[in-house]
Order: sequence, then C-alpha cells, then structure tokens
Amino acid sequence: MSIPFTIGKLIDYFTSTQPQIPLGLSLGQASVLLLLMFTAGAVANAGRAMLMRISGQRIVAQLRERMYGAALRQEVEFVERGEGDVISRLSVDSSIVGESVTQNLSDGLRSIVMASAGLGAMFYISPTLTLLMLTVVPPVSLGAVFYGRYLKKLSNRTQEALGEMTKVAQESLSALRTVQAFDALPQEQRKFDQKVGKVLDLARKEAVASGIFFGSTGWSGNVTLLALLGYGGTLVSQGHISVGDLTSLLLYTVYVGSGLQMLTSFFASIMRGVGAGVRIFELLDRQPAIPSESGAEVDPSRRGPVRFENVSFEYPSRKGVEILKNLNLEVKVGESVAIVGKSGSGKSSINALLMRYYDPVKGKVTFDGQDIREFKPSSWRSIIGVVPQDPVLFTGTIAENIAYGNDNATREQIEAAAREANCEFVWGMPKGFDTEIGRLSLSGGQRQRLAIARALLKKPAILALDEATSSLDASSEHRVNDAIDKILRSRQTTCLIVAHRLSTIARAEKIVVLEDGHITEEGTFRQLVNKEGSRFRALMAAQLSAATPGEPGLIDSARSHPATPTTSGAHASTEAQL
Ligand SMILES: Nc1ncnc2c1ncn2[C@@H]1O[C@H](COP(=O)(O)OP(=O)(O)OP(=O)(O)O)[C@@H](O)[C@H]1O
Repeated sequence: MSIPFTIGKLIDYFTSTQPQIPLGLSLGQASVLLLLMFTAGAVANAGRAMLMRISGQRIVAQLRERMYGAALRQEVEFVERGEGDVISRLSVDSSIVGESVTQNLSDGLRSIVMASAGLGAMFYISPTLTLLMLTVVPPVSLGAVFYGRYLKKLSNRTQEALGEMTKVAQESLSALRTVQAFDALPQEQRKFDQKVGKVLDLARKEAVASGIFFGSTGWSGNVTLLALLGYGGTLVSQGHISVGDLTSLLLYTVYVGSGLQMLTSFFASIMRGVGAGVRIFELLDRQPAIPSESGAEVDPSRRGPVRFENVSFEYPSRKGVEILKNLNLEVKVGESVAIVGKSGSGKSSINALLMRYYDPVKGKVTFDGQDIREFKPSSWRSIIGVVPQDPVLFTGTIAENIAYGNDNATREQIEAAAREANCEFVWGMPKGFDTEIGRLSLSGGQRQRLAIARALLKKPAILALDEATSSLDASSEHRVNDAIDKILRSRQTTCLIVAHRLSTIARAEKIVVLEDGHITEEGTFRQLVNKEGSRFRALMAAQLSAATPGEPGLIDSARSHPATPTTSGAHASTEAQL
C-alpha cells in the first residue's frame, strides 16, 4: 500500500523546487527503507501463499477423510443407489471448499485491506475526489451480490450434474464386459455425452454471467478513472492538489478498484464454497437410517435361535411394495434352514434383514430372544459369516482377502479356513496365499470358496449363505457343496441358506418355501418331497424341467454327490418321485 504514496512523493520530490522527504530522510536512506519494506512484503506474501495452500490441502484432506467415514457408516441403500453422490462430494466439492476457505479467503482478506487502506489514503489526499470515485461502488456491489447468488445456484447444479456424470461413467466402466459384450459402446457414450453436455451448459451460463459482470465492472472502473483524471486535473491546475498527490490518488484508485474486483471474485467463490459446503455437511451430518454407533455389544460366544417375528418389509426406494408380509421363521441354534422360492420371492431380502442392511417395516428379527435392533450393527454383523451370491474380492493377496475385516488372523488360521472351504487351488498357485488378486481374477467357483473361507475365519455364530444362482461346472460345484456340507455338519453354527441347488437344499435340516412374501410350507426335505401336491415339489419340478436335457442338471448334480447321511435317503425318494 506504500507504493502509490511513494511514487506520488517521488514525483513531487523531482518536480519541486524545494525537494523534501518525509521524516527528514536522505534519498539514499529512503531508498534503503523502501527496499527493506518491499522485501518484508515479499516474504510475507510468500508465507501467506504457502501457508494458505498447505492449510487448504489439509482442510481438503480432513474433509475427505471425515466424509469417507460418514459414507461408510451410512446404510447401504443410500450409498449403493448413488443417492449420496459420494464420489463427487469426495472429489469435487471438497476441493471447492478447500479452495474457497483458504486461497480465496486469503485473497479476499487481502483485498478488503487493500480497498479500505486505499480508501483511507485517498480520503487523506483528497476527500472530494474520493467521494467522486465512490459513486461507482453501490451499483457494482449490488451487481456483485446478484452475481454471487447466481453463481451459488449454478455451482450447486454443476456439482449435481458432475455427480450424475460420474455415476454414469462408474456404472458402465465397472461393467465394461457387459457393455462390450452387448456392443453398447455408442449407447453408453451417448449417455455420458448427455451428462457432459449438461455440465457444459451450466459452465456456459457461468461464463456468460461472469463475462457480463466483469465486463461491466471493468467499464465502470475505467469511466471512474477518466472522471477522476478530468476533475483531478482541474484541481491540479487550480493549485488545490499537487501532481504527485493526483498520481498517488489515481494509483490508489486502481488499487481500490482491483481490491473491489477481487472482493467480488472472493464473494462469488465463497458462494460457490457455501454451495459445495452444504453438500459436504449434508453427508457429514446425515444420520444413517441404521444408526451405526449405538446399541449393545454382542458377546461373540453367545448362541441362540434367530427368529423373524411377524416381519413385514418393503424397500425404502420402493415404498408400498411389500416384499415380505407378516413372515415368521425360526432357525434354532446349530440348525440349517434352506429358504427356497421363485426368483424375486424375497429370499435375499431375508438375508438383508438378518444382516441389518434394512430394518423391517413391521415385526422384528430376534437373536436369542433379543431384538437385533438393540445391538450395535457392527457388533451384530461380527458374529455373522456371510457368503453373498456374488462374492466380492478386493485388490490384495489371497491371504488378505480371506482375512478381510479380520486383521488379527494368523497365517495358520487363514490356511485352516481355506482348507475347510476347499480352497486347495491356492496351494497350486506360484505364490500361494501371497498371490495378488483383483476383483475378477478368479473363477466363480474359486471366488465362492474364498468367500466361504472368509466367512469361516470369523468363526461365526450365524452363517448367512446366499447361494449363487449361476451354475458352476460339476467339479467346482462339488467342491463348493462339499465346503458347505462340512459347515452344516461340523459346527454349532446356525445357518440360513438362500438355496437354489437341489444338492444344497437336500442337505439342510429344514426347508421353508417362500411365496408371495410369506412362508407357505416348511419341513424336512423328506416331508416336503413326500407331501402330495406340495408347493415344494412343484417348485423343484419347475427347476428340474428348466435344466437342459443331457446336461448335468439339478437332479444329476444332487445324485452325483453324496449327501449327508440324514438326507441321502431323501435323495432316493426325490429321484423316484420327481
Ligand atoms: N435394493 C432394492 N430396492 C428395491 N427393490 C429391491 C431391492 N432389492 C430387491 N428388490 C426387489 O425385491 C424383490 C425380492 O428380491 P430378492 O432379491 O429378495 O429375491 P430373491 O428371492 O432372492 O431372488 P433370486 O432368487 O432371483 O435371487 C424383487 O422383486 C426385487 O425386485
């Protein structure tokens, strides 16, 4: 801020007949003082830029970490359906907030100082000229307010559009095999282009608004400068102010003008930051529908029956469509229950309720007589071993994948679980358990067995198995069935199995038939198969007729693998009767 003042004084010094320097300094001393001041200014400026940038990045890092934590705590529906737009909040919104609270904030503060100190200096030099210059401020400020608000609105819409664009890209890139198999590249490209087009449209609107705003403010700035020069020149010629003072004043006007312009950008960027901040805090403050932190811990050694008591359920995204209606089901300690039913009858939804990904709309699920909503979800899930329909592997070694979520597992425990789950293929790999795998680098059967090993390593009180509908080749299926068989026989584990294969169904101690949201039949395999006109028989017959003649269908695979001693008799009768 000393530069305009100094330049004015220098001009007066060199044009005056009696040159004088304030504070009685010599020209040399004044030059050294100025040089020192500039150096101090430069150091402060460098420090400001550096500190602001670093703190900005730290704020972004912290926001991202906290947001990621908040996203992981949300109920699966919110994140999986992309409602939360988590990726775009994590990447774009956090950057915007980081920038506006640091770099822009520092520029903003700097411009406030620049504009107010400049105005002070101007008043000191000539109040009349300063008041003249100030006539431009009210209309420009009003314009800035409207501009800032408009930008905030646009920024919100841009973030949403970016989120949609990311979602489209994520969905098709993660299913690239399907996209390529169906030659759907042009279709996917079109979908993405549409979303990009939306982002571009919004950016265009922003460009037009900022063009108009900055064009008009620049114009009014220049007109003011011209007016100042005209009126100021008259004052100089009348001897009211010196040439140096007019020069200082004009320079301060430029400072104040650019300060105000920076303030406008600052205001706009703060508005953009507020928009992004709202999205961030929405996620940070969001209370998950299934509260993740509250509830009682479950003793891992606790055993007890699992009961579904008058459970009615509908998905939050499809309200009004009851998937389960007044369902009652009991799985005793150590018992294995197979749930069978047509595709879409709600079998997997039962497992989802057991895992507490959702809560029932009516009724309750209990464990050992206690409503599972009373337990802390993470603690409750820790006693359940889950084998999903399509097991997910993560990038890492096989050992890391088996020990997923179980950091303390020793190599011996991992190997024992793998052995129990028939993962003998691991020993055949060049690096064994240290082989690096990705999401899709194992066959379907191998993935399922790894998932079984992962579930077994937890030594769960309850095993929730969602059998894959996709058929495996005979030997792979045999290995998977054998692994399941071992679990059913050897443990005091309560098993809830969504079963598709006759071989698995035949091994379960109890079978329940799910139809139209409730259980229509239950009993042992033998009871259901022998019951004339049973729904179970109709269901199995439909499955059998769906198996292609000549290929190892359900009955063949059930026949070719010995069942448990309790069910082998039942097998013979199934074959005879079906
Ligand atoms: N996240 C979801 N949001 C809304 N509806 C869903 C969701 N998941 C499943 N559904 C619907 O709920 C019903 C039951 O689905 P569920 O997956 O439980 O059936 P399933 O019996 O396990 O089927 P399958 O044997 O084919 O795996 C289906 O009509 C399905 O469309």
